[in-house]
Amino acid sequence: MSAPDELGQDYLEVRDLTVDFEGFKAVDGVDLTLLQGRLHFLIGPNGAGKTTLVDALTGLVPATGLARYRNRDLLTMKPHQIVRSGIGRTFQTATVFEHLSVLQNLDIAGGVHRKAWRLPLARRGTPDYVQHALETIGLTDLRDRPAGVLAHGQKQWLEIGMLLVQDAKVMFLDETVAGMSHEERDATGELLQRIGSERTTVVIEHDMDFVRSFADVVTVMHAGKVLAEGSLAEIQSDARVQEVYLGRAATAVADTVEATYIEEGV
Ligand SMILES: Nc1ncnc2c1ncn2[C@@H]1O[C@H](COP(=O)(O)OP(=O)(O)OP(=O)(O)O)[C@@H](O)[C@H]1O
Repeated sequence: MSAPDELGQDYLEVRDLTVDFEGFKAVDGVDLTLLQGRLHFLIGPNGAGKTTLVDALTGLVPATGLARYRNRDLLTMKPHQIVRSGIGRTFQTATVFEHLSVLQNLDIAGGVHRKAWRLPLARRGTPDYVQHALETIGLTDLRDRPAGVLAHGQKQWLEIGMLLVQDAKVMFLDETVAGMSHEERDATGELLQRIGSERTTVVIEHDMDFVRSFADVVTVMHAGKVLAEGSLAEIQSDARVQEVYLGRAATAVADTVEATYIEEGV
């Protein structure tokens, strides 16, 4: 297989990534190659290390190993440098400014790439890239409403819009569809497919219906390590994955395994 850059694709290469919390390895020697244009899903039981992995790649916790993006190692960079290099993320809890309008939230997020003296210029009108983001996330009609009145799903879409105006080329989304209705969840998946062709998208997710509908590649983490990677069908048939999830009656991935197998295993 050709190297990712020979294909003209953007990618993030993670090698031997380790996060050590005073002797406890929350992330333990993780290798990942994340390619532009694919929806990567990161799944695994609670405590598997998914969020810590993303924390490490966005500069929020120190890590060892390598995270190469456009010939720079993210692990050597500060969080604001990582954002400016095109890496963006959302958090499990929406982090929009509730008292500011949708438009103001986007304007502030877009300020990441503007010099301080140019910030006031944005108030003279809606910049094209903000308008475009509003349309993409479907919130044009709500642009002047305070973000606090948005429905749960709409807040998550606003957060995705904030990544768009930051021009994030790599997007990490942490449990974006948690608490969404079926309609919101499907709309979110379709949004990610639309914007994902030009980006590298990694979604941490427990909602297996969502994974089943939209994942191109699934990585299963367990105890800080990558347990398996592949299509959902490949993951489902992996004996180690079944072993980790079976017996955890309430966990999400159990329902990805054939029903008969679940009945026998639990
Ligand atoms: N700052 C920290 N110091 C010590 N241990 C931590 C710290 N942050 C996370 N951990 C531990 O690291 C492990 C991985 O946690 P993490 O939140 O990354 O898991 P996760 O896979 O994202 O789980 P969930 O699906 O519940 O969000 C857990 O055992 C957690 O308690």
